[in-house]
Amino acid sequence: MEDRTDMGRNDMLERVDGRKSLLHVEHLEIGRTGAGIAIGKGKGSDASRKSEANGETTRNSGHQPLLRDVSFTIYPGEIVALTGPSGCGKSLTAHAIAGMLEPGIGVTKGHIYYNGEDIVPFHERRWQRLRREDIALLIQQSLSGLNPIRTVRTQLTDTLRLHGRRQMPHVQKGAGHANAAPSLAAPRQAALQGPLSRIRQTISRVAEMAGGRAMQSQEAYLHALLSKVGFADPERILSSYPFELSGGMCQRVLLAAMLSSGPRLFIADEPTTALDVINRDKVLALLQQLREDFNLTILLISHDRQGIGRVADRVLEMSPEGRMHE
Ligand SMILES: Nc1ncnc2c1ncn2[C@@H]1O[C@H](COP(=O)(O)OP(=O)(O)OP(=O)(O)O)[C@@H](O)[C@H]1O
Repeated sequence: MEDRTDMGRNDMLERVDGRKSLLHVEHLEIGRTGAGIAIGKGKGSDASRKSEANGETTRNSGHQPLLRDVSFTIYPGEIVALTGPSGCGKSLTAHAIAGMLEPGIGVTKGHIYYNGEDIVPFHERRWQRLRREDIALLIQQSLSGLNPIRTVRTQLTDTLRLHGRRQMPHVQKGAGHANAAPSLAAPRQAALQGPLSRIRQTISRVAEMAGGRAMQSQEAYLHALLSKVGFADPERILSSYPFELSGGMCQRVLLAAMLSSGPRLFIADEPTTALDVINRDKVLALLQQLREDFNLTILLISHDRQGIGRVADRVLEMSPEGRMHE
């Protein structure tokens, strides 16, 4: 593996061959910050997080860091596997990249550059935007995120609405305007009644058709998405409830949900843990395919060395003390 430990920051962000990194983690340390600890500024505030990130102050509340000095770089289009013994800090690293560390746990030192920008000091709203548009994190507990009493169609449609990025236009709203004619004086209103109502009817019809088209294109998008994650009969899956599907199928529905927002960086934390060997192989092969289809960069966290050896371009190994250099 290439040793970049003594390269400067600029070298790390931009390789000699000119390829810019998508993600560059630099001397990351994560620790218990303690609930409510504030260093002269509000807890979690932009300023206090920035000062931590710059190494000016740390909010480590006297405990040993949970991981320290983790540095690695990922370039666009790569599948990079992150592995290491249980408890070394793989999941914490993934959560830190997605801005989803639990309260009381925080980045106490180091930087996370996404697309050249240090995202550690981001405030919650920017993190939300990043998660909506750029970084998707599939975690071990995600499967429980599928609602057992709602169909896959309803849940995927909700996800599309939430992410907004590929949301179909709200033409129904526009239809409302057709009925919101400005109020006119009574005689003129009577005189215009005929033409106005004809215009209203026409606009309503157009809006209805457009609404239908939006629905159709949303349906087409959901079908295409489910085909991409390997379902031969997307309609059956869309009409199913999660309890009618196998674990492997639910996993692929989740993948579809996460991909629907069009992320650039997809982090999958142990995506195959709960699966049997056949489904495990399917999911790994699928990740490779999705990289091509969706132009994804993938950080794959896994204990399954055999599996990651087959799909990853590079394997990063964390030490038991939570340290790592490439
Ligand atoms: N919310 C938390 N509060 C306190 N300690 C935590 C928290 N989350 C994780 N840790 C600790 O941080 C360390 C790293 O945990 P992490 O889950 O990142 O390990 P991991 O490498 O992903 O392990 P595994 O492979 O078993 O999932 C562990 O010692 C864990 O106990």
